[in-house]
Amino acid sequence: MNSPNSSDFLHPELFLDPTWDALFEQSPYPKPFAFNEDVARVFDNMVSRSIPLYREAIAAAVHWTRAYYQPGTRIIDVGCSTGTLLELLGRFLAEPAILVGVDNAQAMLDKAQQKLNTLPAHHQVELVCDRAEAVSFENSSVVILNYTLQFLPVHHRQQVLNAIYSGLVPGGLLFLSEKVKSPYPRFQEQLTRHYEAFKTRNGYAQTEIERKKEALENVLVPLTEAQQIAMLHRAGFKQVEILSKFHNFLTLVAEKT
Ligand SMILES: C[S@@+](CC[C@H](N)C(=O)[O-])C[C@H]1O[C@@H](n2cnc3c(N)ncnc32)[C@H](O)[C@@H]1O
Ligand SMILES: O=C(O)C(=O)C[C@]1(C(=O)O)C=C[C@@H](O)C=C1
Repeated sequence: MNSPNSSDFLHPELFLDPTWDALFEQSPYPKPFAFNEDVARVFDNMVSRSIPLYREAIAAAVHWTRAYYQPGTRIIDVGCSTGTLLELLGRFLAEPAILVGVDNAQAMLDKAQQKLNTLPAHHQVELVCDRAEAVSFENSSVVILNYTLQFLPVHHRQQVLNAIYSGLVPGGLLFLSEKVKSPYPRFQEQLTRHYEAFKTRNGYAQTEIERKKEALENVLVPLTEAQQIAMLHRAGFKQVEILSKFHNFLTLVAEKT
């Protein structure tokens, strides 16, 4: 494991396209929600206004990747979207690395490609347009799965976690962020209200919030934190640590010991 130095604790600026997300202001609005060209165009603004602690989660993923990366292995970002994390990793990883971004939406990968063109040449970057369910994680020391498992059919998720565990080298790390739900209805109601107030503060009108909620129904299916952790244990991860949970968004790490 690499030892930390002072630059580990810097708070880096993310490379985010500022194009404003007004997708759900319009009628007809996109339903069901899909990662198409319209979403890709505004995705950076959408994600950073819609996920609490988004910037902190990305910065934390860089910190943990630097600590767990083993030279000669791969770093895989599953559901890499527009490449924001890979770009930051490329800037902050001193050693040459193989950075693999997987996403099944070509529109997202096209945006990622533009962002990653600015990276130092010593890294090898591969963008793979495929489903997480079809990917091999062999010879990886870090796999990042940020806000992506939640979009897979529930019955596919265990198999993907199993494949990640099996592909990680010993000492490897899974960095996972997910939207989760409370098993207790009153808590879930309050979490949702508090989350929607967060979106309001970030400039979304109530109609936009309601329309997106409708579009995401049966597309983004959250599990509970306990279900999520049970799946990790079933996959083989014995050590799991929660890094943050705010409103209904969870970030954790799991190590293959
Ligand atoms: C909310 S975004 C992820 C955000 C990104 N990780 C970040 O931190 O900026 C979810 C991404 O997962 C991708 N996705 C959804 N289902 C997928 C699947 N089955 N396989 C691969 N990618 C998938 C979508 O195209 C989308 O880009
Ligand atoms: O749950 C919501 O209402 C969201 O907007 C969350 C969420 C996500 O977690 O991925 C949904 C779609 C977009 O990718 C950005 C944010």
